[in-house]
Amino acid sequence: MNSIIKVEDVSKIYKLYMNPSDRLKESLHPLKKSYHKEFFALNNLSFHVNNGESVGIIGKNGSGKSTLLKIITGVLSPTTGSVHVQGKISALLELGAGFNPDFSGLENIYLNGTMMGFSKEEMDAKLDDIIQFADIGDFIHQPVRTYSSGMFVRLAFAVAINVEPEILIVDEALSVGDIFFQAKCFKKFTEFKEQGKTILFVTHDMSSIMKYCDRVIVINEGVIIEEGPPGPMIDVYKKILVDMYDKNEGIQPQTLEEIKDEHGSWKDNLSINPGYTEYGNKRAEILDYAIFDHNNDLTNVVLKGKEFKIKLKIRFNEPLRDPIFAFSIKDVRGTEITGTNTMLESVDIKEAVAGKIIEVCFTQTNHLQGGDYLISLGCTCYEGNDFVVFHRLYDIMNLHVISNKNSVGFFDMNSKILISDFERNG
Ligand SMILES: Nc1ncnc2c1ncn2[C@@H]1O[C@H](COP(=O)(O)OP(=O)(O)OP(=O)(O)O)[C@@H](O)[C@H]1O
Repeated sequence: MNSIIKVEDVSKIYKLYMNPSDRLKESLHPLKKSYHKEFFALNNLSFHVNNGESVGIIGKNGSGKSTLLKIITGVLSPTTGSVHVQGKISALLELGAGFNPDFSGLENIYLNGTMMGFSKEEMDAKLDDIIQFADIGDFIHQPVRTYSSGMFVRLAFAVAINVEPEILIVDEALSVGDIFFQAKCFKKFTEFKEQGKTILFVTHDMSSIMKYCDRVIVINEGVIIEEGPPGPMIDVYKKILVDMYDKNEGIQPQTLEEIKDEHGSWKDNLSINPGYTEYGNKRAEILDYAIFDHNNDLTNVVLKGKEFKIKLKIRFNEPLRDPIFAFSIKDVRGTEITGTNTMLESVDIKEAVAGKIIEVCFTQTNHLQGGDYLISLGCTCYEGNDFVVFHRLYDIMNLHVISNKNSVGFFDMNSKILISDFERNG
């Protein structure tokens, strides 16, 4: 395969000064005393991207993804190492990069064109397509400093894709656009892929990674951790997010028992909503909780169409009759999407003696659409006509659903479609 991007032993070192004056002291010191600490934003990275590949770069905030893209596009230079690119790059980096805020949208289109080596006549020919794609109306004649972030990204993407690049580099920016614009951009991604162009993109949206990437590079603390197909690489990323990635272990799944032994409680290894609500008389208490994906990995991220588990560990602080255990799932706007409890499911809790700890496991197939949700947990009961809340944790954990096919609405009914010829009788 023909490598179109070659990154060889690239490091980027920033000098960090404790005080702004230290920089001056250092430059004036007669014996060249050092007043800074070195910080490796990238540490000896090497990889190749082949012609026609779509490669995703994923990693936590601050792992070095944007720095890497900036070095590939030539916006930043590496401290050591080299980058070779064959072909014209069009890049969508930080919002507004490459735009002059005082120029109108129209003027910026020509400015960008000139920077990419196009003549005025060549840009004249592309202008209609760019304006049509950006679809920002009369704002095209206004200075771009008056633009919303969505308008910025519309114009920037419209320019980036209409200058016939061989390599398209996109850093997260698309998440700013509205849903229709995002759909339009992803349609372009698909067209680009079909035309055999090379795409390199950074995103925190794992559904796009699943859908558009042939290969994924996982970066952590400036180092490439793993690279490979999207599915296993997303598993690596999920582990990094909860500090459970072990270099030596690679992407082997851990068993539940191992997780408990090595990492203490489940909840310590999940991302928990700091703004959750808790109440109840704690006659029964939720001690621990977790989500496990189809591989039995402890995680906040699950795949659409796969089975996953919600687990609760509960201690009875006094003898109780017929306690009910429940979970519910809301979308980020607070709409309750689904949920159930042991009473609705006719599950009997045999013994609720004081001091006993039980584990409740809800297993289900995930039909939710891709996106973010919040899980609430509860332990309640009916005492006569009174509804008693022992312990409730509202919106405690986030559930991120990864999907490579979304349908319309809250969930997917997995419709089967049959198309056949219609034959009229008689
Ligand atoms: N000019 C700079 N001076 C010092 N440190 C910097 C500078 N630019 C970036 N860094 C540091 O380099 C590291 C990598 O930053 P980078 O923006 O590449 O991360 P990222 O993976 O793109 O993060 P995010 O997902 O939040 O966009 C971070 O720790 C950041 O603070």
